[in-house]
Amino acid sequence: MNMNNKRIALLGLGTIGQVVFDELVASTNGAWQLAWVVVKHPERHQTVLLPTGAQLTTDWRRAVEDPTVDVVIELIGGIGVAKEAVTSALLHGKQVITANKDLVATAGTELDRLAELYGGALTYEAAVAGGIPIIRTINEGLAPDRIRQVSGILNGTSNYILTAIDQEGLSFDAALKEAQAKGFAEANPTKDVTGIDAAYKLIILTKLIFHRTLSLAQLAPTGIDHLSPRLFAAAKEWGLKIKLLASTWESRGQLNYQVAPVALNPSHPLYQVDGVTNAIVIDSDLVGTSTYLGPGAGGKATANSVLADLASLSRGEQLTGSSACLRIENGRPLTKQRYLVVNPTGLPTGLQFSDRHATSALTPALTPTDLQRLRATNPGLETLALGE
Ligand SMILES: NC(=O)C1=CN([C@@H]2O[C@H](COP(=O)(O)OP(=O)(O)OC[C@H]3O[C@@H](n4cnc5c(N)ncnc54)[C@H](OP(=O)(O)O)[C@@H]3O)[C@@H](O)[C@H]2O)C=CC1
Ligand SMILES: N[C@@H](CC=O)C(=O)O
Repeated sequence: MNMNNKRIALLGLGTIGQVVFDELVASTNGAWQLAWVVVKHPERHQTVLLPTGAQLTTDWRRAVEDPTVDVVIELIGGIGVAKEAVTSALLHGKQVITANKDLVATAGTELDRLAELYGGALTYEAAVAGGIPIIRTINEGLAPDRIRQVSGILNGTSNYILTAIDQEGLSFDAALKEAQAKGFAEANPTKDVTGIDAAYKLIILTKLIFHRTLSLAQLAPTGIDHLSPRLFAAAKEWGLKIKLLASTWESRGQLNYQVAPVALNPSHPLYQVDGVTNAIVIDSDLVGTSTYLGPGAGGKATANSVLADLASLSRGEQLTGSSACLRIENGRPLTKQRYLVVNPTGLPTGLQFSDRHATSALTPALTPTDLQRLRATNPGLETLALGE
């Protein structure tokens, strides 16, 4: 394989692929050469100016199986075609760069194995938190450390929607449309608003840090799509901000995990993280608490992560490996927690509230059983855990 002038097949010319294409074409360092661009609808790309020697096709096999291609950059998304193309590339010993969290979260282990077996590579900095170099940080910067907890805002679309509702009074649908127009949302935005996208990213981080592969079913994420305008209004009234948090943490040898919306107090470290910004807080033995913040979606920021992987491959760096491994048994989260509760018909009954407004209140710390009991006595009660 030629390490100095890599030939690239670029799969996808959408939000991310277009920026990667532009940067590759503008690049003058001579370290790579664009050989193929693969799209689904060539009629949408009639004005694209291909560099000398590059070809446009709808047939990913021609590009991926071209023996002169060294690197496949997969920016199609989803599992179907993307998985077939990445698998084929790895079986041909190619180096693969992807931004596809769905694929890495659900098939990362088998794809890593193929990379190892056939002498290729699989890198995916762009798959978690868009422009934040969090995978490098975990694999390299924190490699000697022992990470106990990772927690963050991992979906830019959800955070954009939550901020637009809170600060601009937009409806959920109008805010989602804006996020789609800006290129933040997935082709199927259901994954963004139901917590699946954040869960995929948490699965990737959990595997890197704790060497455990969680499934989507285990995580059972809760998204932001079911939150009512009444709940948003109550959160605002209490000075709280609703954020979709994804967390994995180790406690007494057990691994806990959760993807769910939480109402944050102003004192919470992620309270100020608004819009498409993502943030990840890591607690580790040597560094203590460190926070990583930046754009979690969008063409330019995410393309930078893709190109950073390409630069690393060109330098011949080995990008796999992860930080110190904990031996962990499965565990379930949650002991006692406070909640914001909103009742359509006045204050909920069955509890004494010292913090209360007309139809909403902040509970004292409740066990899951206490919460269940409160819900049973107050049909229609909406609850959201407090992040303090
Ligand atoms: N958007 C974002 O902010 C972020 C996205 N990602 C991930 O990056 C990846 C790409 O996302 P994004 O750029 O937004 O996606 P887009 O939907 O904007 O682009 C997808 C591209 O793939 C092409 N494509 C789709 N199906 C096929 C097919 N069967 N054969 C060939 N080409 C195909 C499309 O072709 P055509 O143009 O002809 O329709 C299009 O160019 C996804 O995995 C996404 O999750 C990661 C981080 C941030
Ligand atoms: N749809 C995703 C894109 C980046 O991963 C998001 O909104 O975070």
